[in-house]
Amino acid sequence: MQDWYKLAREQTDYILEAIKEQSFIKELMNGTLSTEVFQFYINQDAMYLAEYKKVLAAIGVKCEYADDTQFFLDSATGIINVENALHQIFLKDNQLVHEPSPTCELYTSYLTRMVANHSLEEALAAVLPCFTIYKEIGDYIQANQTNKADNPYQDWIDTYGGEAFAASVNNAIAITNKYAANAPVNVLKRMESAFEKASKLEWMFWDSAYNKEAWKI
Ligand SMILES: Cc1ncc(CO)c(N)n1
Repeated sequence: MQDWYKLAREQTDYILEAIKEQSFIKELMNGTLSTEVFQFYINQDAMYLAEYKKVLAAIGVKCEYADDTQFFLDSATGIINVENALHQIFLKDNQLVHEPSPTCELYTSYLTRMVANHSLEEALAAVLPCFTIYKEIGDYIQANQTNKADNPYQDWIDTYGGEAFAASVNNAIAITNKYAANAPVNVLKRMESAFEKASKLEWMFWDSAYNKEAWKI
């Protein structure tokens, strides 16, 4: 499989299209998303990223090539900087909650399970949508918005639509493709499922933020 990502991207196009239709994304783009919803999102995302960076570090440790290990460890530490910057802009300490929502818990637990109990190939496929979907949505918003000068969420948009993130996303795709190139068919199938599952979880994460998802009990 030479360009595994191309296939995975095509198979999950319906999810990306659905994300573009989400109220969260539409209102983020036109700047009307309520501060309360965005704060809920950033707060949950802080808890998500705290686990996600550990997942990236664990993947880095499992990689065979030094450059790939370096990339994932750099990405893990890079997240700490992004977190601090975005949270300083958007999150006030006194508004922090410390309990992950059901969807946040589901997503971080899923990724942690993939890296702990499954093959490196599957774990790579499971984390890839975190890179590619944010990149696509960042680019999509930048290309379609008409309010760059006065969108209150522009810093967030530019974090994921920017050049630095693009380089990182391309690297993550290239590494995943490299492992896929040597993987047998059964592993490729598992990778496709993991990529699709994680893509759905990205949709769910924005949906859960928009609805300020709570535990049922
Ligand atoms: C839920 C989620 N997925 C991906 C990213 C991008 O790193 C993020 N900040 N949050």
